Amino acid sequence: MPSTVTEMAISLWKNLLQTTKERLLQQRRMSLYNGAHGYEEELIKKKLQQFAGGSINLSKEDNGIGILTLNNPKLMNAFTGTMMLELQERVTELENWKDGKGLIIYGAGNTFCSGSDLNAVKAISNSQDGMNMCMFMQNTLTRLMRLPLISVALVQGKAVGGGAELTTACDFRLMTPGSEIRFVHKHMGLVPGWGGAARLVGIVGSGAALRLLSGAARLDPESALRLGLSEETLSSSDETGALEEARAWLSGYTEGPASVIRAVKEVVTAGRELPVEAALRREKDVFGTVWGGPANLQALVRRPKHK
Ligand SMILES: CCC(=O)SCCNC(=O)CCNC(=O)[C@H](O)C(C)(C)COP(=O)(O)OP(=O)(O)OC[C@H]1O[C@@H](n2cnc3c(N)ncnc32)[C@H](O)[C@@H]1OP(=O)(O)O
Repeated sequence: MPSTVTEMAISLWKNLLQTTKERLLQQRRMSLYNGAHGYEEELIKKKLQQFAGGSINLSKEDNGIGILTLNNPKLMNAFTGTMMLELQERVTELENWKDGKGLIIYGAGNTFCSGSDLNAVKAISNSQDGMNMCMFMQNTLTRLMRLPLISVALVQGKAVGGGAELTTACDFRLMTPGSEIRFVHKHMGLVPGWGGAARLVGIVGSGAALRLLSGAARLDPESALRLGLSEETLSSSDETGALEEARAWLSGYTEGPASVIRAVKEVVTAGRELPVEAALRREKDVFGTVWGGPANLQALVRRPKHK
């Protein structure tokens, strides 16, 4: 039990901080869709379970960078039903990773992802299953985007359809020579449904997004760079070299204490998603988690000059 007024104030402050951190975590995990939207999660999970194959693997490195691998190279890393389910599980794992600072998503076998597995798509081509799958993937990719990790899609080979959409759920895209991003949905008689259109507009603006979706244009690294869809064209095309380059690129932004890097991502997510007043309030809450924290106090002692 705290005895002095100072101890009571500190204890109160710690409780408040803990409550704020828990509230921030809840806000990140909040799903877009629930039963009130006609979303039947258990039903779609059972359906997706029937279309097995491939995997989504996660390794967490000591430097705070997670590597998420889309692993179904026989089908150009197309998303089977079980891969959609595994993606949700890996996102939950990442939400609980307190030391994480960055994330690289890439595809096995030198290619990114060819969207949803067309065999599964054919089997769930009725409207109830389609809507449920769409809401399932939007929920998962929104949670992925809101992770307090700086995320990068490493695009080798092809990112097609849902694969192109997945790249937009990352903060940044890096492309290797000869790779391409292509929203082919129009040729499938579709529009993006995994949140790719809304996010694409946010990244490249509505005019460019309209051109990319209505033209189903093939975007090479140079065009993607010009549009601001890609940050950089890497020099390596092979998996090991490209991953090494992506790690080096990302470490330029993830160096430093996890609490601060995660807070940076939180305030940017707020600015990206919320109306300005709500974003300012969220920024205030996040600021409260770092102000007077260990990194802040150490910096005050060091008094670094930012020349
Ligand atoms: C969210 C909604 C969506 O995602 S709609 C978009 C769905 N995706 C597609 O329509 C992509 C269809 N695939 C393709 O256009 C080509 O396979 C792409 C990705 C361009 C790759 O071409 P290429 O490098 O020549 O390889 P390939 O065609 O020989 O493919 C190798 C094997 O993989 C298969 N594959 C590829 N993509 C998928 C997919 N999405 N679903 C199921 N299977 C797929 C190919 O059929 C091929 O298999 P196989 O060797 O013929 O048995």
